Amino acid sequence: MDAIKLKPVYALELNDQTLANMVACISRKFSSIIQIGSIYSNCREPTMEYNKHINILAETLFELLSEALGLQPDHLSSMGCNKGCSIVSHYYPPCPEPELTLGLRKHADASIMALLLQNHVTGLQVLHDDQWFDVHPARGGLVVNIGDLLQILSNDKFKSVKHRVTANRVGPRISVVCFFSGHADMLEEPFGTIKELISETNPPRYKEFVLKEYIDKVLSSPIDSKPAIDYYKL
Ligand SMILES: O=C(O)CCC(=O)C(=O)O
Ligand SMILES: [Fe+2]
Repeated sequence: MDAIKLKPVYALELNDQTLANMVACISRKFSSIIQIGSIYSNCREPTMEYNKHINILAETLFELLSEALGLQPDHLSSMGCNKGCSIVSHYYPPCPEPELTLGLRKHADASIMALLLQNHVTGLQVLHDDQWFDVHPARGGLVVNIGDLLQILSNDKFKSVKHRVTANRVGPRISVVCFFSGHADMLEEPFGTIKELISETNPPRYKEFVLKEYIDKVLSSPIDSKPAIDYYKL
């Protein structure tokens, strides 16, 4: 498998200043959803430009993920998985007593895939074998997170990863996450494991459901409640 070239994203020079511009408008909040139509003018252009490049990268990643599942390279994109990108930006201020709290609680992303950009402040951790590991920022690097919906599509071949963000004495920590939740046309359609992946020896591990129902569950569930994916496990 060829190495993925992140050059187009590098070309944007997403340095701390650009990142800071992107989130300047929400700096008084811990977390906010940027809606392209309503982004403040100081971060509208970098956000739109970033979104363009991230969509190109996502297409390549979905090709590689399709191939890894033994499918045609365009399988996931032709289903619409590379669509429905929403950008969420987080601003974690420095915290005087980080041992008493968290930046973001433990969770797995409910989406199909998330591409995460972080500034130079460490804080993101992933859970592996019951242990938390730091995901140290790499300049120009993005973190690719498999979401619960891709776990379902792949019948657990790909596993979503549990992660959290610690609070930090230094800061601010800034991250920009692009979540892919699929084309709007997928919302009313039955959703479940890709048929080609199901066989007698690999029966489905999830029941089919309507994606809109799942998303409503995700959006309306209180923090720390059962993750939406758990309702569909067989
Ligand atoms: O800020 C981060 O690095 C993680 C953000 C995150 O996990 C999320 O928005 O789902
Ligand atoms: Fe997340």
